[in-house]
Amino acid sequence: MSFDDAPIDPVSAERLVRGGLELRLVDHDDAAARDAWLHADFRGFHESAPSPERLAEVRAHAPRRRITGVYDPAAPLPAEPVATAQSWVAPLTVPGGGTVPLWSIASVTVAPTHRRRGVARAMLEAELRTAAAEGVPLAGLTVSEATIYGRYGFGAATFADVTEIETKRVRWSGPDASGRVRFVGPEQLLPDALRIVDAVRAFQPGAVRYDEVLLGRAIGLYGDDRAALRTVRYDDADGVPQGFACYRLTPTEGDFTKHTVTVQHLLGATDEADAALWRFLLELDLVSTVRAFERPVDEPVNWWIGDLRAARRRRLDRLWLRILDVPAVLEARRYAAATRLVLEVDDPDGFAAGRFLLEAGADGVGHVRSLGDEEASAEASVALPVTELSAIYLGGVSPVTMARAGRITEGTPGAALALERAFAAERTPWLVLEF
Ligand SMILES: CC(=O)SCCNC(=O)CCNC(=O)[C@H](O)C(C)(C)COP(=O)(O)OP(=O)(O)OC[C@H]1O[C@@H](n2cnc3c(N)ncnc32)[C@H](O)[C@@H]1OP(=O)(O)O
Repeated sequence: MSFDDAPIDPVSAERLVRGGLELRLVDHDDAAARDAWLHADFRGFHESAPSPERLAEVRAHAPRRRITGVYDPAAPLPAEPVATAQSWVAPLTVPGGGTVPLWSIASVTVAPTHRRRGVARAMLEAELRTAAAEGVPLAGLTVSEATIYGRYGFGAATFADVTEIETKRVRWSGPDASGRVRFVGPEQLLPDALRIVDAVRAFQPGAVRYDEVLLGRAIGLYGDDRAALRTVRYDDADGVPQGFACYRLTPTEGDFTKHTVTVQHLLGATDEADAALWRFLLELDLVSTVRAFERPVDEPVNWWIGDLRAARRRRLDRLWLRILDVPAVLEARRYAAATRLVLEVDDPDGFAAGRFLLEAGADGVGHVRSLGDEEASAEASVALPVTELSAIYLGGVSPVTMARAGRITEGTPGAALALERAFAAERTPWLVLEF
């Protein structure tokens, strides 16, 4: 189903009109309107103005999205929006391997000339109301600053590490892979990379479907990275591609033996593929540091390098989620322990507010029933804002820690621990590829 043309939210449109501004959909096929929108988007993130060639390249390789802009008819450049956003719906893998449609939001910018007068709030609220009106139960985004989105009910649900390894200290102690690592061109890699990403997505909670255009950009098929990126593929003993890595090398001035490898992506459908690719990168000659971005927080590499302190990791929040429909998202995932719990959810914007009885059996299947205001329940209960429920939803944030932090209130002693046991995921959630 396509949501690209879902109508503009009338509440936000009306609020912006009162400030002399217009909220509009941008037609994907209107090149001039999209170029003007891209100019605003680039400026919003402090990037240089895109050249005509860059605009043509981005237009040619951009997935179809629901693009919105806020326009100021009184501005000297009225065709260029003063605020931008884009959204699309993609499946998010949840614990147990099922998926939930995710209203994914990106490119939220407001021009410095129009900031702090409620334009971003109007756009974000419009996105959430539109998603809910279209029946999409969950919204998600990655953030530029961790202070912006909590006020709209988003909570950080997945994390990733920037990992830096001193290669001169590494003594490989991981598995000896039975397959081969090979150099491949990005054109050759793309179909295999798509299969590998999909294979990982099937078992990895927190993964969001990544379309072909974005994956092509990620592996250097087009975009600025093309010349600098090296791409390798891991083929298992039967010759089946099971993983890939994309990296670039930077020399250290004055010492040719100390290049830094920056790993853009390293993704294996099997642990053996991950191990083989890590080993390949860590054993490159003339290299002293391997720095890898967006790594899963529970990957085994620390136990493959023979010296735990050769690796330094810095953790960052990645996917922020915002639940819009509590029963729909809770019933889509599986539970690690049988449970009967009442969740009292506070949501100032109304979408997710209510009291919900969650019952999960030993088979992991959950059933959710909304309780009436007066309906008594003898079950253990927790009270929590929608931000916290969204944060713990994938099992990557501890309800016990949230209770200790005062963000979740136990109605019954031990209820946070029961929630933690039920919400545990088979793997720590990981977004896999950032959007
Ligand atoms: C999913 C994504 O795309 S993430 C990318 C976000 N975009 C950027 O970082 C680009 C640079 N920044 C911007 O373009 C703008 O400053 C934005 C989009 C972050 C905010 O736009 P504005 O129109 O100024 O925000 P608006 O006036 O609607 O403020 C809404 C609320 O957010 C708060 N807020 C706005 N910007 C920030 C910020 N950078 N940090 C913390 N709080 C903020 C405001 O104080 C206000 O709070 P309140 O409603 O609780 O009083």
